Parts: sequence; structure tokens; C-alpha cells
Amino acid sequence: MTATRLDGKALGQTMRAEVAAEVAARVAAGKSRPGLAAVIVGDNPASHVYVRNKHKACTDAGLATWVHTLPATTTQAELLALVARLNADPAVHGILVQLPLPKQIDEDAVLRAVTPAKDVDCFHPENVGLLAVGHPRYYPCTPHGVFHLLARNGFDPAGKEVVIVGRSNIVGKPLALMLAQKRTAANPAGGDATVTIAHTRTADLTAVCRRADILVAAAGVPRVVTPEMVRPGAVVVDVGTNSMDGKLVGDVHEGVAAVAAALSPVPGGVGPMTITMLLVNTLAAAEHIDG
Ligand SMILES: Nc1nc(=O)c2c([nH]1)NC[C@@H]1CN(c3ccc(C(=O)N[C@@H](CCC(=O)O)C(=O)O)cc3)C=[N+]21
Repeated sequence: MTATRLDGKALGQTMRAEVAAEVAARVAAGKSRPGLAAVIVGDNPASHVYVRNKHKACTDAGLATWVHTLPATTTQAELLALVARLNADPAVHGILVQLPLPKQIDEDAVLRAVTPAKDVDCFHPENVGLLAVGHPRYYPCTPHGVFHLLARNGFDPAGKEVVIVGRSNIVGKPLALMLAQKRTAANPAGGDATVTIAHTRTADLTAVCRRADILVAAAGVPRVVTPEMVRPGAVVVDVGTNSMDGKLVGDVHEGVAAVAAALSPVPGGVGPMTITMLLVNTLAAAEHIDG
């Protein structure tokens, strides 16, 4: 078997065009233009690539966007002062503080300083709590991107066995919540799936992964998911973005393409979907804040 490609670049473009049309209609109706402020601290090269991609995607879809670039020596007080300014700026509907932050800065304190209505990453504990009780204000971008990459390629997780390798606050944990939840009008990305959270300390990770109809690799470990971990015909989503010798590699071994029914590539899979969901959330934030 050679796996069907879950093309996040193509689906991301389609969904960005949907956002662009909604933004244009909203502005034509005299409502506010959704705006995203991105904050990047320091000179992590990958972070600069991602923020540049986000800025371009916003511009292309007709959103207002600003990038605040701060030096690696920025203090926590300086960063909190910028966040406070963005919280108060009516042109800004979404605020994204790119992670990771330099070590002198308390990441949790910064994520909690973003006013929840503008927290388009869905990293603030209030928004994580709303997600956990099944009344999401926003969905976190990467899990939401994974959901659409599956659902819009005909792989509805409802009733399926999903195994997620990884338990981070950014991907594994919120994705597990979403996919296990009941799908309702208020929670359209509820997955109605049977979900297992595994990780690199799971005993017999291979046996656990082989149970999966849908296997999500989000451990941040290059090629941790190998072909023998995949039941023939399973659907595999690769969330890994590891840099190895200057090359971007996922968490899924190349050999998995010969076993899986469908596989998301890196690059061109979840990454572009993550950026697309940021645009979706910024539009939702403008509707939430300004109507
Ligand atoms: N506050 C915050 N929010 C985030 O959403 C966030 C973050 N911090 N920190 C880092 C991670 C990682 N992340 C990616 C976004 C896009 C691609 C992406 O577009 N990747 C392209 C390739 C990009 C390249 O050329 O390297 C692809 O997979 O095709 C990847 C990774 C967002 N993150």
C-alpha cells in the first residue's frame, strides 16, 4: 500500500480562501477588519520562519497584521507591557506570543497576561478550561488543523480508535480532549472518538499504537513512529516539526507510507493547517469582540 497524502497545503489554501471571503464580506458590511498582532522575542530561526508565514497568510486573506520583534534580552516586564498595550488596542483582535520564549521570561505568566478574548492560540487557562468542559471559545490551532485535515479528507474520527503519541499543552492534551468529546452545535470539532494518550514512556508503545485507526504523532521526537507501530490501513497524522541537520523532519518514519492508508507529510501537512486555523480564530475573535 502507498498512503494517500493528506495535503495540508492544499486544504489550508482552500480554507484560507474561505476566510478571505468572509473577511471581505464583513468589511463590506461596515464591520471591523480582523487584526492579528504577533510577538516574537529573540532570534530562533524557525520561529522567524513561522511568524513570517503567519504574517503573509494574514495579509493574503485581508486581515490586518502586525509583527512585534523584540530582542533576546527583553525582560519579562517589557514583554508584559507590550501585551498590555495589545490587550487595550481595539484594532487588535488576536494576540500570538510565539513560543519558545527566552529563559529569563516566565512563559506561563505571559500566556496568562493575554486577555482571553484575544487569545487566538487558546493557551490561556480560561480558554483551555472552556475547551475542557466542552464549551470552547476558540480551538487551539494545531489540534483544530488536525481535526479538519482528517474530517475534510473523509476520515471522520467518530467511533474510531485514536492514539495520540504526545501529551503537550499545545497539541497532544487539547487534541485528546477535542477528539474524545461529543460533537454538538457548540462543539463542532468534538470527535466522538475513543482516545488513548501515549508518550515516549508508554510501556509497549508499539502495541498501543497498533490499536489505532487514526494515529497522531506529536511527541517532538524525529521518526519515533516506525512502520511496525502502524496497523496496515491506519490513517497517520504527523505533527512533528523537528530540525535535523538543517532539514525539517516529522515524528513519522518514511517507511510508514508503505503501511498506512493515508499520511500527512512534513512539510505540507499539519504546519500549513496550523497557520490557517490562526486566521479562522482571528476572524472568530473579531466577531466575538466587535460583533
Ligand atoms: N504561540 C505559538 N503558537 C504556535 O502556533 C506555535 C508556536 N507558538 N511556536 C512554535 C509552534 C510550531 N508552529 C508551526 C506553524 C507552522 C508551521 C509550518 O507552516 N510549517 C511548514 C514548513 C515551514 C518551513 O518552511 O520550515 C510545513 O509544515 O509545511 C510549522 C510549525 C506553530 N507553533
